[in-house]
This record gives sequence, C-alpha cells and structure tokens, in this order.
Amino acid sequence: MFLKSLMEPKEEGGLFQKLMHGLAGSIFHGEQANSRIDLSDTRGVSIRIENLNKHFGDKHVLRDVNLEIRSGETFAIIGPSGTGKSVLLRHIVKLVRPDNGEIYIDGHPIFAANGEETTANYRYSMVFQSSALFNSLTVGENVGLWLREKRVCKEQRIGEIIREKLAMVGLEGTEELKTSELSGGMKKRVAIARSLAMNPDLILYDEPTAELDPVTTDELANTIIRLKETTKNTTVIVTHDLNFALYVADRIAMMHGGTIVGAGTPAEIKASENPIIKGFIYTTTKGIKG
Ligand SMILES: Nc1ncnc2c1ncn2[C@@H]1O[C@H](COP(=O)(O)OP(=O)(O)OP(=O)(O)O)[C@@H](O)[C@H]1O
Repeated sequence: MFLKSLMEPKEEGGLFQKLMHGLAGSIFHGEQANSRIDLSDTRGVSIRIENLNKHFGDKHVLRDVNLEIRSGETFAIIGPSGTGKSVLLRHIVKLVRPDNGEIYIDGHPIFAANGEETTANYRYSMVFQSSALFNSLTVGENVGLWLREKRVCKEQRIGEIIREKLAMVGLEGTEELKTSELSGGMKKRVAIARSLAMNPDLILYDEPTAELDPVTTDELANTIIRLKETTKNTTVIVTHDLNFALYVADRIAMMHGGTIVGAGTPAEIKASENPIIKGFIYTTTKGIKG
C-alpha cells in the first residue's frame, strides 16, 4: 500500500524511482551523485513537528499535528487504521509536502513556513510494510544494494558490512540464500539489515508487524530492542499493534482523527485517563464488546 501510494502523481516521483532502483528503502537527503559517503559516524537526530496540516482533496488527513521525538529514542506512533500515521511518516522523509506547518530535524527546518528549508546532511532509511526486497537477488545482494549503487566503499568492505549487518539482526551466514525462499519474519529482518547498511541516523518502520504471526512479531521486537543497544540512531515506528509499541518503544504517541491525542512512556500511556487512549487499549487488548 505504501509503495503504491508513492506512485500517485501528487507525490515526488523522483524518490519513487530511487526506491525502485536499488536504494530500495534508503534515502539519502542532500546527496550528490557519486559523492563519497562517510559511513563511519552514526548519530541520532531529533524531530520536531509543529502545527502540521495536510489535506488530500476535501479530506483533512493531518490536523495541527505537534510532536517532539528526541535524539536516539525509539518512538512509536500508534492508532487505528486510517488516522494518518503513514502520511505523517511520509512527511518526515519528505515524500509528501504539508499544506502548512513545520518539521525540524536536529533543529534544521525541512519544511518551514518562511520557505527557508535546510540541506543539512543526515541519513534516513525506511523499512516498508512489504519489506520491498528484490526476490531475484540473494539476501546479501539485497543488503548490499545501496552500498553498491552509491559505490561508498570497495567490494571487500561491502562484503564485511553485509555480514556485519546480517549478524546484527541475527541472520549470520545467510547472504547466499535466495530471498524468495525466506519466511516473512526473515524477510523483515533482511529489510532491516539493508536499512542498517547505510548506518542511518534515523530509521523508520511502517507497520513492521503487519502480516507477521505472534512468534515472529516477538522476534522482530527483540531484534529492534537489541539494535538499540548497538546503534545510536533515532527510530520511529508507525503501528496499530499496541503491544508491540508498548514493548519496544521508549515513548509512544497516539493518533486519532489526524491529530496526536496523547504521548508518553509506555507506563504513562497504559495509565492514561484520555478516553480515546483508554478505548484503544480496551479494544486492542480485550476485543470489541458485543
Ligand atoms: N496519496 C493519498 N491520496 C489521497 N488520500 C490519501 C493518500 N494517502 C493517504 N490518504 C488517506 O489518508 C488517510 C490516512 O491514511 P494513512 O495511510 O496515513 O492511515 P494510517 O493511520 O497509516 O492507517 P493504515 O495503517 O490503515 O494505513 C486515509 O483516509 C487514506 O485514504
């Protein structure tokens, strides 16, 4: 659904082409053709969103969204289907322009009311709901796609990075496997390894648990938690899976009707007296009454 929506004419077609041509989920903001990219340094970035609004036709999809995500934290945006979570995520990576409002990355405006937008360099990558792997390639070729496309280092180093990133997601020794033969959970972890290949400062997950069974969802949660121990990047996860968000996130924001209705730590969200948050917790943990 996400890739399909990128093809719509209103969106930035150039990025879609990049995604389909080897970057495959990795977007380098401010990149220059054939420039050498220093992969040695990773950091987290902060994100500040102020009064963001977006309409699609008559539909007011984002309504005065305000949100602050701290550098290095794992932040989940939860909420029922159709509330604007993915659209918000797409704004953070500049796939969609807001009608109005501002987004700052590390204090630099990427959308600003006065039009002064930054070209600051930071790396961000997206793990798609569908994993968006190339089935005709091996696991290792998928993970190395961005590195080879950008020619960031020599072939021997690319091989080392592929092995290192696969080990980080618990898939040591799988580089020669055919992607088409992997289970859904393994594909998801390969997609994460591919995103990690560029040492992103910001990694975004769009509905990472969609189509996964409970055991695989649990494995994925543990992978994301383990990554947190070895990487400094900021992680933003859009999900309707409340339990997953409560388990992996440092902080959570609840979206409803295109706006943020509350944010806090998992403990604060669980204890929230906000009727919309309480209702969401009730329906997702006990089923819908009647
Ligand atoms: N490119 C687009 N053109 C028109 N409407 C869109 C577009 N992208 C999203 N929408 C609409 O915006 C609303 C919010 O969509 P969004 O995908 O952000 O929801 P969501 O909260 O992520 O839920 P889900 O998990 O079901 O995708 C939906 O009504 C959707 O149909």
